[in-house]
Amino acid sequence: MSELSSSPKSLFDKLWERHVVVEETVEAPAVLYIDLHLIHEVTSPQAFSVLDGRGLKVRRPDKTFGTLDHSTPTLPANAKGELPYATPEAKTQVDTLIRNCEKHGVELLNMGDPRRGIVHVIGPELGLTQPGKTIVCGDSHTSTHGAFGALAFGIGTTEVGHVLATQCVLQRKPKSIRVNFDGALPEGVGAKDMALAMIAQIGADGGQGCAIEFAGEAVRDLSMDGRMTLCNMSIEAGARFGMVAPDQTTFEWLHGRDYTPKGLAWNEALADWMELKTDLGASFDWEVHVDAANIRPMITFGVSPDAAAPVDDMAPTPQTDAEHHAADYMQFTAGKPFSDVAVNRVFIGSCTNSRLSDLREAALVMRGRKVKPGVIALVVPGSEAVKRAAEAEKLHEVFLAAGAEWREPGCSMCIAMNGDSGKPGELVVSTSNRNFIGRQGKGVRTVLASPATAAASAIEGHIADPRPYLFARESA
Ligand SMILES: CC(C)[C@H](C(=O)O)[C@@H](O)C(=O)O
Ligand code: SF4
Repeated sequence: MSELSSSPKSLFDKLWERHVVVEETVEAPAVLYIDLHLIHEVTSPQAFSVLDGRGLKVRRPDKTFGTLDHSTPTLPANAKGELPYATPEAKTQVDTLIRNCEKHGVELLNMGDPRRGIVHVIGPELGLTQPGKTIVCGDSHTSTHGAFGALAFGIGTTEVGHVLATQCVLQRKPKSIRVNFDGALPEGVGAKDMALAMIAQIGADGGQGCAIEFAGEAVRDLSMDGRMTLCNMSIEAGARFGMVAPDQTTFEWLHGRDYTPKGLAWNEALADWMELKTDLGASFDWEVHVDAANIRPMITFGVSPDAAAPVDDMAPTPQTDAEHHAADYMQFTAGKPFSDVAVNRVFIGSCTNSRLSDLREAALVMRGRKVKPGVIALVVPGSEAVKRAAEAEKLHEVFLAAGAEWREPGCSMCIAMNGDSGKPGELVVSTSNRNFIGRQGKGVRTVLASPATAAASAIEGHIADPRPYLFARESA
């Protein structure tokens, strides 16, 4: 194999080379073959219309997979079995994807399907996401799947059409960055804190359209859930791809899932996947080092994910016009501890932090405690499977006893397209990935945090450090 004989290559180089159908030239991008195309109701309707308008078929329905997540209600159906859609448009989006998938023979996780969930949760969960695959979706956080050593990236609606029609996409090879998390994470600090610390360090455009490989002791020590959280948030550093080389943690996690190879084919796949790592001496356009051993639980205080700081710090003094504007919007007073900031709502969910381990983390903090009166806390599992697993462990009882709401799976308040939103002026501590103005509702002030920090903030009614809760539980 050329991989063995030629110069050292990065994981990214290997993934890229395996999928190039036509090489990139000065005039034209490379043509990349796509192994898995995930679709959801928001970015697919227009692409299907173009396809239909030209009388084209979906080229590989067997490599295309749909789910419903963004516009779906998180409250259950009424007595007549009707789902409480927020708007007629939301229902139309859902109905359109159902129709398009039926027409083109694409498998869809419809409402009521026990496997349905957020696109970036169900792909891995079903084992559709695998090391070495090229995975695209008309969704920016497709980088999440890179946690498995896949080449996964978000594409636009036009490209969704291209992939439906040709199973290929045009791409220029981006520059590469290796982000090394040095040292082991301190107790009470997790993947979300790593992501926010990295983004604070390199900036919301520090990744500049690049492919990031995450490496180092703290990354190797992460669970698959943690790696997904990290790769998910590569996008918030401006990158398009985030990835972690697959290892034993990856293989064990994938083994036996619905769509992973079985028997002899599994062994063959494993042998191949083990090749998917960066060779010693491979070069990157940039190398970044993050001091993992000194990361503290993180929150954001501005309207861009790089405006992040340790939760036990105080609001910084704005310097630039943009920072002044952000500070005015967020109503954070410079020099005041973040723990002075009152919280109205808490959202635990999204493709960043809605997996079982995230819910366990939040439940660890909430168990036997009450959400501060007046605070609304929403816990939204990432998928039906996560919901079932959490209920099997009675985590929902912990949330309900604390006074939080336990909802049906979906994107929910991450983007508020389904009607789950905050009210103007409210401060929401959210485990999602974007704190953009108005994303969680008009005038809503979003503070990004880990599930533990969000849960602690729900209990205390102000931004709170989760460590006392976590340490108390661990030593109990
Ligand atoms: C709706 C969709 C296109 C969008 C995205 O691409 O990321 C959404 O998922 C988001 O998180 O903002
Ligand atoms: S959970 Fe949020 S970030 Fe993830 S796909 Fe849905 S809207 Fe996008």
